[in-house]
Amino acid sequence: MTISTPEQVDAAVAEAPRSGLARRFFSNPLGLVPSIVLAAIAVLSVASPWIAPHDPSDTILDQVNSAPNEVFLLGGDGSGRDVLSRLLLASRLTLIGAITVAIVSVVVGLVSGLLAGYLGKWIDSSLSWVNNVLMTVPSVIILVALFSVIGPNTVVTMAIFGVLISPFLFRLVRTLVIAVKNELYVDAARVSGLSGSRILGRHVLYAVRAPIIIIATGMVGAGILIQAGLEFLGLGSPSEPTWGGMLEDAFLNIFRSPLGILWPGIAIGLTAGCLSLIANALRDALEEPAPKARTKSVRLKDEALRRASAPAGTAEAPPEDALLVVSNLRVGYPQADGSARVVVDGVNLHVNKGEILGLVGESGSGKTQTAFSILRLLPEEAEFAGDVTFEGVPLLALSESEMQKIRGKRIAYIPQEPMSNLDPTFTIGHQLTVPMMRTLGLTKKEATARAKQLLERVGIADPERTFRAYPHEISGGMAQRVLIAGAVSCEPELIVADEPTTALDVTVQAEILDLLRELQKERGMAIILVTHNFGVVADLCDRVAVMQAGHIVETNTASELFDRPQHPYTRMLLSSTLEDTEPRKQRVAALTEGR
Ligand SMILES: Nc1ncnc2c1ncn2[C@@H]1O[C@H](COP(=O)(O)OP(=O)(O)OP(=O)(O)O)[C@@H](O)[C@H]1O
Repeated sequence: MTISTPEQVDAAVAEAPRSGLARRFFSNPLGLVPSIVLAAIAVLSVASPWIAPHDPSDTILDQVNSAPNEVFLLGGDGSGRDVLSRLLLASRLTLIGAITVAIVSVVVGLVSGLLAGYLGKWIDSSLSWVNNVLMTVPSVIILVALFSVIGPNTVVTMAIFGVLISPFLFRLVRTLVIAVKNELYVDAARVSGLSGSRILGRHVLYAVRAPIIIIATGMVGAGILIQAGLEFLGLGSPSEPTWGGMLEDAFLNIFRSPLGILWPGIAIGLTAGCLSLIANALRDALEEPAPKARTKSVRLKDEALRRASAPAGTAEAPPEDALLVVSNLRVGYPQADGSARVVVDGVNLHVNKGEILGLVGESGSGKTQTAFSILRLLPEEAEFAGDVTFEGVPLLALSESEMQKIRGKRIAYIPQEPMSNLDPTFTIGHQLTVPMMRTLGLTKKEATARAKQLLERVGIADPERTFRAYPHEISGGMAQRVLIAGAVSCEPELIVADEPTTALDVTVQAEILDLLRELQKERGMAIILVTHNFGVVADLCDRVAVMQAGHIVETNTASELFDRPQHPYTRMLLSSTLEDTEPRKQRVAALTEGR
């Protein structure tokens, strides 16, 4: 079957199995094997009253410190009781203690951390103070001291231990929540009228769940070890068998029955070790990037993307000396539910040397994905097919290191959000000079001089001060000028500018567009200008490609496109742009009249 449309791609991959957290976790042997072992221990502990071969309290005098034999399969302890039966029964108390530690520490640490991080102010100060005090308390000594008050009560002892170790979770949750609560999507939830508890539960808790699960699993392991340690010190229940108590008994008889210490040791080590491995596997599964089903990706790449659909719209044949030729480009994303989504579907375009090509279309039409394919900056999970040829070099076939030699030097990029594309920890000067030193082999002195010249050229009033400034010390318009200076610094032949003026106010937008036009003329560079704004196209572009739903529906010279738009979608976009913005309308009218 030839797969050529997004629907067929969906159908082709629909049978692929789900790729979720559980699948990632259990596909890791270090998650699967300890889970099976732990599940077996849990089943044995629940079933222990029925499967234990002997009463754990029955003593047989000739089995005192006996080696494994047909009556007592793992031998007898110092009082002549069956080690196997006691081991099985003891697992119940151990698991009850472990579950108690997990519940108490998670509830106390999680709730207090969420409240302190999210509500802040005096709640944060008071909860932080309490947790700081708890962290200074030596938990084992407290538990030993409390033994005289509460006696050998595993549940109460482990609940107190849960409270004593909850500050580890509190600190983690508080820090994570403080980071997450300032995210824009949390603000959006707030302004949409969601209650604080709903935002905490749905947005904040969800975002911080991974480290919480991992730490909680580790705490259960710590609980088992502490419980065994206390029992080993004689602070366990004398009426019930415990692993720590068995360890103590075996230790007292180590010279008479050296093997005795092995069984409770294995039980404690195995359970704590399994929990530790599960925590690691959980971390790996939770931190793995967006779900990616391997079989599905191969299918998508080989069958669907390679057999791209016939391009829609008017694709003109590229001239032989075109700088960049994009042929039949397709980009798709495997979805978690097994389907696949093709977001760029058979795109054909070319850019001539020294030409400005506008790539226009409404939001989500695939402009950025097309631009990122040219730069090979698509996310890891993206699948792509087709050809992108830059001066005869097939970019999609290059290795990442080969691409690095082209990116920045021969094809530069100007992003949409200038501020978030500058690293706040380095000065502007550092961020401009380092790429020039690397790419052009300049010395620091040469790169510094060149950076200052470029800052002056892009219209920055005080290049010396800006060179030394950090990104937060300059305005958005200046930051975009800095990024333009960086983009042209290595004399690229092509610049991909992704909505370079969207984040700026109207007057700055016009200045930046003027600057781009001047630099392009001065240096003879080609530009792919990604925009949804026909006014910007009218201001700058020689030719325009119009994108709709992943397809190029029309490509034409700017004047032809404004005079005689062919495709209904272009006409619709054009009319809405001209109606929307009067100044742009005048500019476009002036431009088209002049042609
Ligand atoms: N990492 C991703 N995984 C899945 N889908 C994605 C991913 N990145 C982008 N898309 C989808 O690809 C489609 C095209 O996105 P693209 O960013 O290219 O649109 P655009 O035309 O540049 O829009 P805008 O003008 O809003 O930036 C969108 O529907 C988007 O949801």
